[in-house]
Amino acid sequence: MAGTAAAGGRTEVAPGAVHLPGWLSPERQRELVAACRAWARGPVPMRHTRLPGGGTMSARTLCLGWHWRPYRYTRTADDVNGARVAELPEWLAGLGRAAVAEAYGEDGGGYVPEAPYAPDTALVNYYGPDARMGMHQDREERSAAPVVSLSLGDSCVFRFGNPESRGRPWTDLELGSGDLFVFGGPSRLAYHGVVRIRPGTADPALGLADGGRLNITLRVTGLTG
Ligand SMILES: O=C(O)CCC(=O)C(=O)O
Ligand SMILES: [Fe+2]
Repeated sequence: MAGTAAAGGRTEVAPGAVHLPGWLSPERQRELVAACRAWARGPVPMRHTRLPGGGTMSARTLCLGWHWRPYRYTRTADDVNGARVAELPEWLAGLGRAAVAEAYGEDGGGYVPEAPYAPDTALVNYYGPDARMGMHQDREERSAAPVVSLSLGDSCVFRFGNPESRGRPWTDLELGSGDLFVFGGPSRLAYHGVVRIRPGTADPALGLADGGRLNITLRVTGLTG
């Protein structure tokens, strides 16, 4: 996929969990920020997701392909405005395929059960300076295919743990703008979260007028309909 640049090496944080710093070129990052801005206009706006306990998430989220809310996927955003979410564009699915190939090798390293990797949903999270995300598993998907995470804007401290519990062992790492993080295989159900944002670390040229951090995760839901 054109526009990607392996700038900063590759670290395997846990088995099947790979961090590639600076994977997205600055131009590709700007394109993704512009795309997020367009998606945020609708048909379903970006919103603070309501949690079953009555609270709301501090990050704001929008979905493509399938709408996620705690704790299931639907085609329509029934907890927002009832509209059907926008399609996941093929170019974004293609970027996900390139990401998996880069992280694991062309054959998916045994971590992609249904090759080629074909994500059918994207969750876009926007974090203001005080937003964070508690330790959780991504487990509403019925596929064991990896999750692809792309970060834009402000850096954050990302905590990547283990599949057994929210507790230690975990690794804290910095996810900066353009970084790719892929987790699959034995790490597919590892707990993870965003501990803190580092406000003001984004390059202003990225086009995030009010700063903040964007994260796009691509997933295979394993759902039909
Ligand atoms: O913002 C991130 O880096 C992680 C987002 C995440 O874990 C999620 O959307 O499930
Ligand atoms: Fe997650």
